[in-house]
Amino acid sequence: MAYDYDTIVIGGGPGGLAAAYGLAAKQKVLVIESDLWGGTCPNYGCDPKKMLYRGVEVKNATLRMNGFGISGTAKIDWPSLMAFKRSYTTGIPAGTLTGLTQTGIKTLYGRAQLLGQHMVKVGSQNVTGEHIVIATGHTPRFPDIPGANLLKTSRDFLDLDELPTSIAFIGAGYVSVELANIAAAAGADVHIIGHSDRLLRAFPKVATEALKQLLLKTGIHFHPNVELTKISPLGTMTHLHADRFDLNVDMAVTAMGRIANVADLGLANAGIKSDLRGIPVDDHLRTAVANIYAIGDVNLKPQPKLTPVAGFEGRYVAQQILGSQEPIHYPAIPTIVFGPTELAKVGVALEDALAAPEQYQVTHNETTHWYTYNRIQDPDAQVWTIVDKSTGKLAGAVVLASLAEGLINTFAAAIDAGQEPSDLNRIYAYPSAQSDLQYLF
Ligand SMILES: Cc1cc2nc3c(=O)[nH]c(=O)nc-3n(C[C@H](O)[C@H](O)[C@H](O)COP(=O)(O)OP(=O)(O)OC[C@H]3O[C@@H](n4cnc5c(N)ncnc54)[C@H](O)[C@@H]3O)c2cc1C
Ligand SMILES: NC(=O)c1ccc[n+]([C@@H]2O[C@H](COP(=O)([O-])OP(=O)(O)OC[C@H]3O[C@@H](n4cnc5c(N)ncnc54)[C@H](O)[C@@H]3O)[C@@H](O)[C@H]2O)c1
Repeated sequence: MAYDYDTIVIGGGPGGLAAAYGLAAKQKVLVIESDLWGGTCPNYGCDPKKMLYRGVEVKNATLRMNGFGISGTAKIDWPSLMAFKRSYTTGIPAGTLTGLTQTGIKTLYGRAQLLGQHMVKVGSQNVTGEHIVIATGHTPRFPDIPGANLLKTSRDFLDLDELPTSIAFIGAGYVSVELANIAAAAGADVHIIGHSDRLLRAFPKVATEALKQLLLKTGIHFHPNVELTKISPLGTMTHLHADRFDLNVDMAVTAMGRIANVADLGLANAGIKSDLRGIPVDDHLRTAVANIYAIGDVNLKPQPKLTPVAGFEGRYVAQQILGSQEPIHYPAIPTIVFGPTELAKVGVALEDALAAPEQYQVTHNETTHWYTYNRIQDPDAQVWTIVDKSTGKLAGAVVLASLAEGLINTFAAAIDAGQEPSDLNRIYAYPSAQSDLQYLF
């Protein structure tokens, strides 16, 4: 049978784009997008978040250098910081579309729905493809309580013209910590409502407890063990209610995880079962139907749902479609949260390593004395390293410090290369946070 396209990619985010570009030289490819070309990360996720975070970095750096050559404080001007963010995000959709077109990749704008194993409907148009890649991502989860429709999302927060006087974030994970920290630094009265006493479950408790103290120092209120039961309007404000808990805020944001974008995708028409956690795939990222793949946030793989993971899976799936038979093998995946300081981890989980002392050697290093952390006056810097005793190789690391982003990437590369701690003692650009790694081992 002749198909309109060799491969149809549904979703123009980091996963779908990586798949499309990986195929473009050899195949006739179509990408379908129903919202902003480029997807979550560059439009209303990682990238705009970190543009706003730059304001926090500058403010914190100024504060820390008070008395060391810098006087006064830096103040965040929200509308102007937002204009800085928009100077980046405004061009993303058109730039993405131009890039696709110039590469010879066909595009369709509209909501895609599967009509069968090879057919996709977009508006009134039906298109066929030999292979289909589903890369539709995630969307914020809302609580199933009265008034949930009053809640805003991270996307709303990341495009606010004016900063509300008071904001509550419901949930205590990545989105909540990062956005609460930005809002507090910019001068809002900020509340984090957790349904347990833990922040950031994906990270080790010893580090998240330290981060919690830093968040509290910024003036953020943390309300643990609150299960909201009702949300209602109160004039221009939003009233949040739970058993023995009431709070009025100007804006309340749902940050209690994200669900797979599978509604209305017509998966059942193609014989694929799924739920809101994601689409099940095998170790070739194939769904239950051999010619249909699911990549990035929308699949049910246990790997963290992050932009570089979606891109890795997109590049991998392109190779599968072009004939490779290799099952997917993920490298070490570093993850990082940008809060009052940076918290990053990679490799074996610290808590698993501490629970298996016969297998792992865990070393905790207070690193405020490192040349770099003294130079930038970071009073909270610490690093944990995990070594596999049977091989002597580095197995994991946690960094709670400024500049963690560079260090965790270095640890990830060392783990991938099967290096021992002493291998980290090499020639780095000097002086830098990496050149301070010599003090670790
Ligand atoms: C606030 C926030 C901050 C984040 N920060 C980071 C970070 O710092 N680092 C990091 O690594 N990750 C971060 N992430 C996660 C990152 O954004 C995602 O992991 C990444 O975007 C996933 O890529 P994807 O291609 O799988 O999905 P997406 O980027 O979500 O792209 C999916 C696309 O599919 C489209 N789509 C959905 N359904 C259909 C349909 N039926 N038809 C056509 N198109 C459809 C959507 O409109 C969307 O454009 C953040 C996420 C959020 C929300
Ligand atoms: N820096 C980054 O890499 C980054 C930043 C933002 C988002 N992300 C990605 O986006 C995903 C989603 O982020 P997120 O913060 O929405 O999710 P998350 O999974 O990180 O955190 C969800 C939080 O909601 C809480 N929660 C769950 N059910 C709840 C309920 N009924 N009531 C109140 N709280 C409840 C959880 O306890 C948890 O604290 C992340 O897992 C990550 O993959 C990554």
